[in-house]
Amino acid sequence: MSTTLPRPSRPSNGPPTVALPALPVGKTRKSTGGLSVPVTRSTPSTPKTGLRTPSSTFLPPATPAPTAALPQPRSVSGFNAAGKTIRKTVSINSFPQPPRGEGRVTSLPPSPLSTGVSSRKSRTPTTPTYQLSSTTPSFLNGTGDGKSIARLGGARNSDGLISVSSPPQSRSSSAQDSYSTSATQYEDLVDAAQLKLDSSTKDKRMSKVDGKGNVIVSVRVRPDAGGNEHRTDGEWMVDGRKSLIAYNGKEGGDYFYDNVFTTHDDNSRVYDHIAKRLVRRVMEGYHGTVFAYGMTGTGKTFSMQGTASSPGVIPLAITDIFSYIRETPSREFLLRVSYLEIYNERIHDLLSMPTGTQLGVNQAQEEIKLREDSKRGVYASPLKEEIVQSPTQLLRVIARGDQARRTASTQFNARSSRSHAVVQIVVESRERVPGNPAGDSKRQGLPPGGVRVSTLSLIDLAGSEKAAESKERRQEGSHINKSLLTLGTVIAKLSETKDKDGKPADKDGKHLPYRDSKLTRLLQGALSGNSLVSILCTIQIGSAGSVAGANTHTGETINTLKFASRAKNNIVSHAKRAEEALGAGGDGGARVLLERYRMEILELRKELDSQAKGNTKKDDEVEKERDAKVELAREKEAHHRHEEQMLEMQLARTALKERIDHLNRLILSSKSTGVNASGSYSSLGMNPRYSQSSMRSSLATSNGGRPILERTASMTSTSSTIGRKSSGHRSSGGAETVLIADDDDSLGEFGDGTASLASQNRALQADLADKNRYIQTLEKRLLQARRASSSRTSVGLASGKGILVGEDHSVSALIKEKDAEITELRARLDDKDKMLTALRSAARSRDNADRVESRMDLRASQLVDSSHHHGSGTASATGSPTKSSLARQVSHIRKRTKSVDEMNKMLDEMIQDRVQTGQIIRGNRGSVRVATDNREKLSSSSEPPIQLQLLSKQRTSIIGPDQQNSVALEV
Ligand SMILES: Nc1ncnc2c1ncn2[C@@H]1O[C@H](COP(=O)(O)OP(=O)(O)OP(=O)(O)O)[C@@H](O)[C@H]1O
Repeated sequence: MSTTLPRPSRPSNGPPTVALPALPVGKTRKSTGGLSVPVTRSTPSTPKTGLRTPSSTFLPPATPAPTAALPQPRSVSGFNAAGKTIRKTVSINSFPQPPRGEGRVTSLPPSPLSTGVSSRKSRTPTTPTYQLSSTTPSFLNGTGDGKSIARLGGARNSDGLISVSSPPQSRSSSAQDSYSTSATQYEDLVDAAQLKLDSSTKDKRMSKVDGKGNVIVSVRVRPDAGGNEHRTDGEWMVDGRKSLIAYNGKEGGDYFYDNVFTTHDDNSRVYDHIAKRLVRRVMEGYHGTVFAYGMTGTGKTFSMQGTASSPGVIPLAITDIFSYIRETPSREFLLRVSYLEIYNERIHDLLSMPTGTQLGVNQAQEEIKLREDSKRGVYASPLKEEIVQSPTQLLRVIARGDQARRTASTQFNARSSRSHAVVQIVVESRERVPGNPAGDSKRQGLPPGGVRVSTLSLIDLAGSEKAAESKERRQEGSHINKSLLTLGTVIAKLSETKDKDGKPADKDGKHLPYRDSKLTRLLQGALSGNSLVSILCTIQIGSAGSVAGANTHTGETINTLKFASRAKNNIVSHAKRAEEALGAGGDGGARVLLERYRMEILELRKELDSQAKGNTKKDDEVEKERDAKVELAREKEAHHRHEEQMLEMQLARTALKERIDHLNRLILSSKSTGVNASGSYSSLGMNPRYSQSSMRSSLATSNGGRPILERTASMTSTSSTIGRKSSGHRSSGGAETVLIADDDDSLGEFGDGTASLASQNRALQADLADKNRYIQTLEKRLLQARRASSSRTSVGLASGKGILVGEDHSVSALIKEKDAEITELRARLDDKDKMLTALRSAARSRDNADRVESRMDLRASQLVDSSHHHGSGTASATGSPTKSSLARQVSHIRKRTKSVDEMNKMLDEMIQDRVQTGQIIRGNRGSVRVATDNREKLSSSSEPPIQLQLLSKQRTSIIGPDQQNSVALEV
């Protein structure tokens, strides 16, 4: 047997896809028991002259032209006269494609499967004389949803599912140009006039259906290998149009079938007439069985599988299955396929076996048993089922099974199938309408209605064989023959009789021997009426080159024809559309994958949704967490910035506070110095008043207010800048007393000169140290501020948020301000240093002057005392030249002191002038410094700074210019 898998190909104007027409019921010929007795042949035309043919021109040419008289040539694909599409060409290669609705495609690309179909179709007659058969209803228009109509006007139901009842046996008796098989004729028996039949009429009619229309029996004649088919012994006549095979010899007679295919009919035509509509019905929910029966080598496998150039029933059925799916968008389908063989009465799973298994090599495989289920009927288990999604995939699966099938060479077939092979395609389908509001919770989201499960069984039986050479062949043959015999027996005994249990029984009420063979057991459902059945019997009418061969063939052929007749007459099908299964149980349960998968999909979707929700929640949480982190970081950064700002402010405040404290301390010191009776001195330059007195007060110490200088009455004027050492002797002049009283506010005017200077020195040094500390503090804080600023700037840069320009400006402004302040302080310090130096120098000069003065006083007093001591007469008499000279000296000194006061006054005035002219600046702390503008001028000019001038003048005024050198020397 050839296992070549035909390439998927379909004619461009392939078989019609309209509803399967009603299968023809048995002809009106009589059946004589189990044997189909040929009807009386009225016109055996050419008896005993070889194969009889209706006429020499009876057999149609290979590609006959369409008859012009045909009103609706079947070769015309596309739209019929009524404008309805009637045919659609399908190619395996075209799968999968989106559904195209009900319309028929007329311009599909040519397919390799199209070979010969065109010619075949063109010669299909559509004799308009066919009428609706009211007596031979068919299942396909009875229990199905087809409409029982006859072709009167050529109209066709728009849904394409119209089928008509089986034609009467008295269909066109004209042999001329009559090449139609019964099925072919029905295809065109679609008549709008019959649409008048209302459904009730149809139902009544269909209630009488005997179910025979659900069984199609066809006979195919294989061409003789020797090419001498036309010159057989003349006992045979094959009339394809009449579906007649007439044998003129012994046990001769006319055999009518639903279809008779001559040697010229190809596989496509055979498929169209024996299986096409059955396949469609299977897709609609009916069980269907097609099997090929016949002697070995007569073309069973050729018909079922075909070749690459001429695909057989199986590949064409697969094509149509997917075509139907494509054209039915309202339903969803699931296909699963199994492939088994019955070899020597054992069942083997061809999809579980390794490919290339040789005959006789037993593969270890779990024994497959036949089981029976109320819903599934008889089925093999365990059996591998593969889910297929495309025709190519399905063909591949079947090809794999073919490879595993046992074949061997026999007398009549070099590659003979030694087993019965059963391809089962299970079709699950369900409405695609979404939503199920009233459904139970478990089925929420599932479409309404259940899953429809139907099975298409495509069976290639092993060939019966009379003679076998080898023991192995004989053993195989005996099993094959036994099973075929049982099949024949069962079919022969089939009747509508039921036993007491309601099971099919023979006419005598006995059980049918289904269990006598695995084959009949497996076919039980189909044979007992649950399935649409199409039987293709293959014969070969030829001598095969030898008389013995011819005799063998004749005997086998007659046996086959008798088998076919029995099948036609006895098998009654009451096939019904499979119930739609819901939930668990039988076919409606675990085996209904569509339901199971849908449920699983729903479950998974729910899971996915919940996961997605969970993920969304998690995402939200993560996002919130991230936001919180970002916010926290921002807050931290802001906090950090705030802290820095606070620190800076704190620094600034601290600096200011210190400064304020310092100023306050100074002010208090100054005031306390001014009001303090103890006459304590403050440091220089802190008195806001820069008058002469302020100059004096600026000399106040800052050492805790401890009285450094004892204020005493002084002989010098109150305007003395620096408190000079009191002579320790109180002056006795009233004016001096006033002066002293007035000088309460003045600073140490008459304090101890030496102590005063030392105190001043200490005060100045303390002040200097104070300033230095202050400067250090400021510098430290400035450094800190700079660091903070730079770190913040770098943070700002690192975080990519830009440089904080505004803050930098403020910081730089602050820095500048601090710098300016430092500069100012330094300048002030410089001034003070200089003043200190000047004061020291002045102090030394004054000390010298004091010493000189005290010496002179001493001398003067000594002189006065001595003059008094020597007698007044002497002194007065002589006029005492010494006394008078001393008096002159004292008066001279006093004059000089007076002139110093005047100088001081002048100096004050001068300073005041300078302040007014802006040459010097009087600071807040009472200091005096040269204006910045003038500083350069001053430094560049030869004129000494004002303070130096002042001190220089003071010194000059105190000791006189002429004594400077000597004073300096004394120091
Ligand atoms: N109608 C036909 N046209 C052309 N060749 C055919 C036809 N029928 C059969 N053959 C050829 O005859 C040979 C035998 O056919 P096939 O193997 O199909 O017979 P079979 O009935 O399956 O035999 P077996 O029962 O032994 O398996 C094959 O080479 C096949 O190509």
